[in-house]
Amino acid sequence: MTPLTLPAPAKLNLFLHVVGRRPDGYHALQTLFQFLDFGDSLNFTPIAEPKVTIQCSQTDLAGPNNLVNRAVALVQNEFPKHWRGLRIDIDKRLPTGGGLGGGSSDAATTLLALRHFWQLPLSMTDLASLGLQLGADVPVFVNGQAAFAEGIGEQLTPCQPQSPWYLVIHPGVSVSTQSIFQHPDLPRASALIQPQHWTWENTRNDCEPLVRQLHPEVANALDWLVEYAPSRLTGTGACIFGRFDSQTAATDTLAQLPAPWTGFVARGLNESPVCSLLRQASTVNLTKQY
Ligand SMILES: C[C@](O)(CO)[C@H](O)COP(=O)(O)OP(=O)(O)OC[C@H]1O[C@@H](n2ccc(N)nc2=O)[C@H](O)[C@@H]1O
Ligand SMILES: Nc1ncnc2c1ncn2[C@@H]1O[C@H](COP(=O)(O)OP(=O)(O)OP(=O)(O)O)[C@@H](O)[C@H]1O
Repeated sequence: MTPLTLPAPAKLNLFLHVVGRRPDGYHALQTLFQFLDFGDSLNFTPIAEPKVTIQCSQTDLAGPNNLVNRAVALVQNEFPKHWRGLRIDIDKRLPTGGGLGGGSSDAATTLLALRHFWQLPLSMTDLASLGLQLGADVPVFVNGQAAFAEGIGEQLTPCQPQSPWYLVIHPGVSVSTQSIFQHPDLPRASALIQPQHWTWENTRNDCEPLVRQLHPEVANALDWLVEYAPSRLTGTGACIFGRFDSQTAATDTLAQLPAPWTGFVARGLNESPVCSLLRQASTVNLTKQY
């Protein structure tokens, strides 16, 4: 098989409601996932030696704890006779602890690529379940469709939200998802909503008040961005996003971004580019094989 370079797109949580807490400590959520046409990039090259080597452009993420390494180990363990020599190069662009799901997306792109290269006898549903072992955000990236999510984020109902332009700002701090979900002040009792009834106005990110309080830089960035566009925290932060009607409006606002914040402009996508690229590349039709 020929080498493949595949994207690992970012996600936004267009809203995030915490509706309960399970006995195992995980939180029951209602959230709306949409992808961005911006993210990390992974190159997969088949090699003759029977080993998998993984390089990461961000050296502090290299090693066995990288979710890409963990995805490979999981598959090697589940399918000891299927795996073959492979080199994986990860080009990180997404900030760590940014709420953009970078690590989860890298893991999902890896699972999809391993299924392709090693011809794993796994349906997409099985692959998403395998991904859930790596993190609550992995299944939506494996599934590859914008979705209303429930459970801990793995019960997915595909949907087609509008695809505006977004300005995503990184306020320069990293937020640990675990620290937010473990915090006593996180509200955990939002009322359930019907997916079809969601609007920007009747939803919010329940983590936002707490993240504002713990990370004043996030609060400052939100107060700045809301002057230009409807704005919100994604995931547990630290990134925030504003919705714009045009690329120009988003880019013009980015040009005024105060230092030291950084940002990028991206379009909302309702289909992950990984899935369409793999469909093109593959002799295996990923959606119809099973
Ligand atoms: C905040 C979101 O990004 C929203 O999409 C996700 O819920 C987080 O997904 P993730 O980073 O893949 O999360 P995991 O790696 O599974 O878990 C990270 C930490 O968040 C907590 N966690 C995660 C998801 C969830 N529904 N409830 C939780 O309480 C877990 O207990 C864990 O301590
Ligand atoms: N390939 C990877 N890219 C980024 N982080 C990774 C990766 N592998 C493991 N991690 C670890 O995962 C943690 C958070 O990763 P990530 O950047 O995906 O968080 P996030 O963007 O806040 O995601 P989420 O929205 O899912 O909470 C960090 O502690 C990081 O060390």
